[in-house]
Amino acid sequence: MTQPILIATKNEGKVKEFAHAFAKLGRTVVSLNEYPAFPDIVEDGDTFSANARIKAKAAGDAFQVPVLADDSGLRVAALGGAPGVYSARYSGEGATDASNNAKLLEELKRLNATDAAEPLADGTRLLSPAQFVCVLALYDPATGEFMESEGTVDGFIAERPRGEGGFGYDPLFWLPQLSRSMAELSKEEKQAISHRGNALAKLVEKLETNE
Ligand SMILES: O=P(O)(O)OP(=O)(O)OP(=O)(O)OC[C@H]1O[C@@H](n2cnc3c(O)ncnc32)[C@H](O)[C@@H]1O
Ligand SMILES: [Mg+2]
Repeated sequence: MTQPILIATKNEGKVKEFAHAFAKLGRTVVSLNEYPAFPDIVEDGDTFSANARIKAKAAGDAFQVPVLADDSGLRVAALGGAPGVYSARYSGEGATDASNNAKLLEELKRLNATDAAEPLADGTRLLSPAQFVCVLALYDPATGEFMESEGTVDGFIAERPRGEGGFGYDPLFWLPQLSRSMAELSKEEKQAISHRGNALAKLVEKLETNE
């Protein structure tokens, strides 16, 4: 039987998305949540790429198996690209998805940010263009080599949350092309358009062409 793919994450939202994506390729995944004794990885890189590599290498060197890691975040135009690589700890120590979303709306309201785009049908205003970014790093401890890919998706930050799906900033991320928030998409729909889905498709293609 093929081994599960080890993903160097503690984020259950990511784990569910990877489990869904890899199931279609006939593979299962396992995350660091199955290894509670494994120490927290310090993500002190300046870029998504650096942090993805730090996570993949920490777990790969410890477990001596190839490891996939995901570093991702939200770039908001009206905030000069923040929170970017700091997306997970935007609202400080002990940040949660809820506190990060609250902080994002607070900051945009403090700046009186508003976008020229048409409000939604229910009157909800769009506050700023934004982009989700995901960098995937696959590390093989046997060779010390990394394979990397990046995916993005463009949208807007809406002034109030919508939808129950996804995780993180998804309820505030409006997709004008679908007229829905990221949290209103099924796993399948999110994978088809998301930063993570795009990055994964690129990585799989690279692996297949053995680049
Ligand atoms: O480092 P790991 O253990 O993988 O888990 P994490 O949640 O800390 O993940 P990151 O360091 O990559 O930080 C990503 C941040 O961006 C948010 N984020 C990433 N992908 C997202 C997505 O698909 N939808 C909504 N928010 C997302 C997420 O909620 C975090 O706040
Ligand atoms: Mg993290």
